[in-house]
Amino acid sequence: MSDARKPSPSGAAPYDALLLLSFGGPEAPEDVVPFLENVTRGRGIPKERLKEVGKHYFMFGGVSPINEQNRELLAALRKDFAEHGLDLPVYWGNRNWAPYLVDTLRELAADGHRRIAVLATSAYAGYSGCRQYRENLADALAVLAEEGRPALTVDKLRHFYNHPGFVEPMIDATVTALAELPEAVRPGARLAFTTHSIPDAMAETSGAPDDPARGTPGGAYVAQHLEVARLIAAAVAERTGVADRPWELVFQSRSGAPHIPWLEPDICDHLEAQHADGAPAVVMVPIGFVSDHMEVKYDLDTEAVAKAAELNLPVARAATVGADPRFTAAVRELVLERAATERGESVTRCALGALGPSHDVCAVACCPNPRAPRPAAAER
Ligand SMILES: CC1=C(CCC(=O)O)c2cc3nc(cc4[nH]c(cc5[nH]c(cc1n2)c(C)c5CCC(=O)O)c(CCC(=O)O)c4C)C(CCC(=O)O)=C3C
Ligand SMILES: [Fe+2]
Repeated sequence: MSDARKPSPSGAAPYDALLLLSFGGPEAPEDVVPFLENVTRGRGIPKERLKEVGKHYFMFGGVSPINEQNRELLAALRKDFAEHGLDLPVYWGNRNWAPYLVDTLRELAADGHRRIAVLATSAYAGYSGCRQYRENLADALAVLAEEGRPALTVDKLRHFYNHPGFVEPMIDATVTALAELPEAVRPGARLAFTTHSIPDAMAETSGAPDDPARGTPGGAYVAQHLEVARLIAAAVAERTGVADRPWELVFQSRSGAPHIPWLEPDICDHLEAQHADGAPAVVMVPIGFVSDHMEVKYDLDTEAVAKAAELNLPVARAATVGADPRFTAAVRELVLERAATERGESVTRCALGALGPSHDVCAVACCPNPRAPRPAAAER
């Protein structure tokens, strides 16, 4: 156990552990309904939509790939840390399914850890991808306090959307996906960068209060995705020698009531429009997700691929980052960077593009809860 006041030789002080915090998903048919209830409690998702989403999970035997992918990431992080002399235990907890966040925090406390760095498996700003994770941390910490357990401090690592360890594997993946297309359509193939649709209102308020994109259509959520899309498109242009390949940011997995505006266009509508516009092929690049979980396996690989087949439009899908060694190295760098910052040392904060590295600590007014304000951890 490390002493929080004494810089550890590994450079992780003041941190005692890293918590990998993810969404969670069902692992058996009988998990599906309770999982969906956990996710949608108090969120006004239409019953019809829930039935539909349940079907997606049942199509895959009631098993979401997300937990297995997190187990792989966990193993890869432990290996990376060990290989680089970073003596920091890595734990894993989920917001919506076992291993539940609250159980992992109990375990961290029981193991004697007190100050925890948190990596959320969500790269961008926004209520769903940031504050909601921090609200769930606050809820779980409150349970521990009620149980009279030792107090933990949790520090969420900054958004990593523009970190080279996140972007570079996606550049390779896009080039690889292009190569999967028939040669004749490759040079004219267009790129569709996809991410989770969210309500327009949630997008607009996403980001820090002083973020220049905040309050503009799409807010920081869209601005950050556009930045990643631009970075990938530019690198792919260089790698393939096709300078003017059209690309667009599009959305998927919409779940709200039809009368509430969510970010558009939807990937399937986009494929139709591209087909009508004479596009010879489309590569779908799921920049909004860190692994090939259900949103990728169903909404892209099943639904969008079926739409493309109906249109006779060749498509390929780029892999997500998953446990790529460049990503695990980025996580290590983010931990070390934040640890040094917390010790008052100056650090280099790696980021590609023009937006710069994201803030370490979210403001109380960051990415507000669209329903009602609730306590959230890791903010000031
Ligand atoms: C921005 C964003 C991310 C990316 C950031 C991140 O990764 O966190 C994300 C990830 C994920 N979303 C997931 C699953 C679901 N999301 C839902 C519903 C919603 N998502 C939203 C947003 C996001 N979601 C929103 C605004 C809603 C509406 C309800 C609400 O306001 O909360 C629903 C309800 C049913 C439905 O889809 O309608 C489910 C089942 C899974 C697990 C997949 C698996 O099992 O493999 C993952 C990784
Ligand atoms: Fe979601």
